[in-house]
Amino acid sequence: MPEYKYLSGFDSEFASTHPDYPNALPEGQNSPQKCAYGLYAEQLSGSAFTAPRSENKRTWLYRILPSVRHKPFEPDAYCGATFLSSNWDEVLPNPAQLRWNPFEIPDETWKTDFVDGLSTVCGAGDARVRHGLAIHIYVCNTSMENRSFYNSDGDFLIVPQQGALDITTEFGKLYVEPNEICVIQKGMRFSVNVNGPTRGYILEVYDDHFRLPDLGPIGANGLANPRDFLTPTAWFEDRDVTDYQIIAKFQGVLFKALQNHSPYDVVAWHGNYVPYKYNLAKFMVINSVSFDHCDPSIFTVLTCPSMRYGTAIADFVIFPPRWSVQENTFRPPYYHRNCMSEFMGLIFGKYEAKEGGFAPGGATLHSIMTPHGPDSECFEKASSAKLEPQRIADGTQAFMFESSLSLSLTKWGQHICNKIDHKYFECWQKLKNNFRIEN
Ligand SMILES: O=C(O)Cc1cc(O)ccc1O
Ligand SMILES: [Fe+2]
Repeated sequence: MPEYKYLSGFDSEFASTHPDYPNALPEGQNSPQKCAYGLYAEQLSGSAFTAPRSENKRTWLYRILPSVRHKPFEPDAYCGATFLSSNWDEVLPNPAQLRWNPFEIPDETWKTDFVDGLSTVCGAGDARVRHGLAIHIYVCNTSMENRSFYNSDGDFLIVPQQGALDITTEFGKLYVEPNEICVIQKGMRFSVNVNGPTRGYILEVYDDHFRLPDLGPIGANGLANPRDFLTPTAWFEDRDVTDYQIIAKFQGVLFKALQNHSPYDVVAWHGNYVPYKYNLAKFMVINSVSFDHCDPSIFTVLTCPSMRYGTAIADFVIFPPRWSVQENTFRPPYYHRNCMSEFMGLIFGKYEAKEGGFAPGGATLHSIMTPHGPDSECFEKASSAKLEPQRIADGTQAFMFESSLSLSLTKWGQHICNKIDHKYFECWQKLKNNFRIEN
């Protein structure tokens, strides 16, 4: 594992300078007439200039060449990621309970990098009006070579499931392993190196940036703590390359432009608009210590709020290892119908409500008002289990992207991936009518 240095904190004002160029960050101003070492100053804005201070996000980059020094975007779309989509009218709406078997990672003879291995499962909204989300799967087996990606449409929350991602960004390097996540926000250029078969999930939000949920009566500490979020430190290369590819996702479509210099040429930067990673094992779990099953919102790691008070475009929720101690309680998730969409993935282990059938690298989708809950085996077991303190989910990490939007499947999600488990409904069919007159 590479020993990268990180800065700790969430939503902080950071500054990082490559140690060999200690004067690269101007003092007391952002745009001197001449920057040290002949660098260019460039601002990357993550919010409107006029956004209130609490929401304002920007970073100043001090780089060897400004990002604008690239050749024109090619007029035709870049077609490497065949099944990346933002067209939510590809198939008929589908209210079914859906489960996908693990998504296929191409074998090594079909070299695929992170960009070409992006496929969209479902989503809603429109990046043009900056409202909505998309859920993608990435599968790859090859590093991105002389190629950098950025997204004009939204922020990527990346959940590795198999294989580590060694990510180079304009801000420095991030090494992200399964059970860690990272967020790469709008406009930030990055390249992904991998070692062997690699797979994971991406939640892309168009509306806003991710933030930590408020803690209310929990108090000042708990859930994901700000200091456990890690941001890279300045790293750069001064490397001329013929035909370095910049791939941009713009209005849901990929475009390619060439340039002759590596974009990872930032010697120093400062600001509060940064990529970051977080280790899910650091999540401080809160739960009921008396009775009943808490709603899964207590496990929210990050949230992207909507304009509707208290309602998320998307929450990123995990189901971490924990103690279960509730008395006189059916402890697994309850049966329910939700006014939100629930997309779930499994990083490793077994999800408590469905020990069979939901495999790591697969997924489920329970759409708005589509009933769901524990399978019949889980119900039988949990209704008669001895209620002693019990460890739940050791060696397991399931997660949920929960959204207030109604999600549409793509053709890939519904048909082409060929992973839908058409027998999913059977897991509830053995639930018995236990009704009786006497208790
Ligand atoms: O459906 C699911 O498995 C996710 C979920 C878990 C839980 O503990 C409570 C509600 C819920 O939607
Ligand atoms: Fe649910």
